[in-house]
Amino acid sequence: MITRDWRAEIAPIDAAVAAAGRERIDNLTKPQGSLGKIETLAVRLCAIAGGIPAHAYERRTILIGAADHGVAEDGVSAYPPEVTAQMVGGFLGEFAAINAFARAVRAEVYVADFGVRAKLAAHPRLIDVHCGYGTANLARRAAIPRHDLGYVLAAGIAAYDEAAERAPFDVLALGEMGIANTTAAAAIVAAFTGKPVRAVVGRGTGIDDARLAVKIAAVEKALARIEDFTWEQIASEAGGYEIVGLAGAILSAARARIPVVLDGYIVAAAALIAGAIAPQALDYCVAAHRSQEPGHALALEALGLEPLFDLDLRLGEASGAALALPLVEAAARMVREMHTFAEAGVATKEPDPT
Ligand SMILES: O=C(O)c1ccc[n+]([C@@H]2O[C@H](COP(=O)([O-])O)[C@@H](O)[C@H]2O)c1
Ligand SMILES: Cc1cc2nc[nH]c2cc1C
Repeated sequence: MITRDWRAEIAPIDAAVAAAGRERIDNLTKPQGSLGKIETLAVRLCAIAGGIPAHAYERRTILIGAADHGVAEDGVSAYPPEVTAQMVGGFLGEFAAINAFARAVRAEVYVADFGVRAKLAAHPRLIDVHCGYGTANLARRAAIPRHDLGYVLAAGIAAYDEAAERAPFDVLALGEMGIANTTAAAAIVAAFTGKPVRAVVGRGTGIDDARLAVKIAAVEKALARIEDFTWEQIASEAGGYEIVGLAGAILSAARARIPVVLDGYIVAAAALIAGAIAPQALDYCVAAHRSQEPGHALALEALGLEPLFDLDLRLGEASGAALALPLVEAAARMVREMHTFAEAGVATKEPDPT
């Protein structure tokens, strides 16, 4: 089913390189540890780059995976499914939140259609990797036939390649758009973490208690069909096209040794799939933020990733990942441009009195 051997193709990061990065950062002219998570991020960038990064990650691309979800028909979202295609129109028309944020952080925006229900007109910023007109309803049957998973993963690889060809980048931010996709993400997170369904199902776009009860029941039905807990069975039962597609994009970024900035809950579900395929792919991931969706913190814990910030976001569409891009630049500039105490001739810390 998996046509590539991702575990062989993705280089694990070198612990000695990470340690050398940490050593240099500890010797820069600032009290040790005073730049907190920016230091941890800089160590990760050094590990990914195989040394001090050669640039400041100024070529930035935001890739938004879009798709529809059959479970939307049960009323698990506060919005109707047409909004998926309409918001893709917004991203391409450049008037959505992500476009405003992308302008603020100087990033290119591309949208990958992995499985939107409506037919979308060609557009220079649209990448057509369409796998189907929305998934099947996960409350009733497998969202994606198992034999299609390799095809959907390959669509993610193709989307990555196409984005890289249209605008070469040093860092990739991933986001998504798909009405009802927090239901699919919740099923994936529950399956991978073993956490109770109620802990991973949140209010998504802002649902009331009645819709929340339907959403919990839908996730329970999908979970009840999962027996072997392989990524294939989890992804097939829960979907969606954009989640599996984004897992493919994460694997591609890791293979190319490009840092990949993850947005919110749904992208974390994609990362769980990528990590099940090749655990070392997660070394190339940076968690931008912790979303308001309660299961996101649990997913990040399972991924072993600490978010850079928490701004109470729950929009998706890569909004949080976009805001992390200047932090990636700042971390790279810190390690590239700051001098060490020895280079600067600044006195080092006083020894502690014993
Ligand atoms: O990124 C998040 O953590 C996040 C949390 C809640 C909602 N969303 C967005 O809202 C949509 C899914 O919400 P829902 O209620 O339709 O499942 C989808 O388009 C996501 O981009 C995103
Ligand atoms: C309006 C709207 C915009 C979005 N962007 C990402 N998910 C979204 C969901 C809705 C409903």
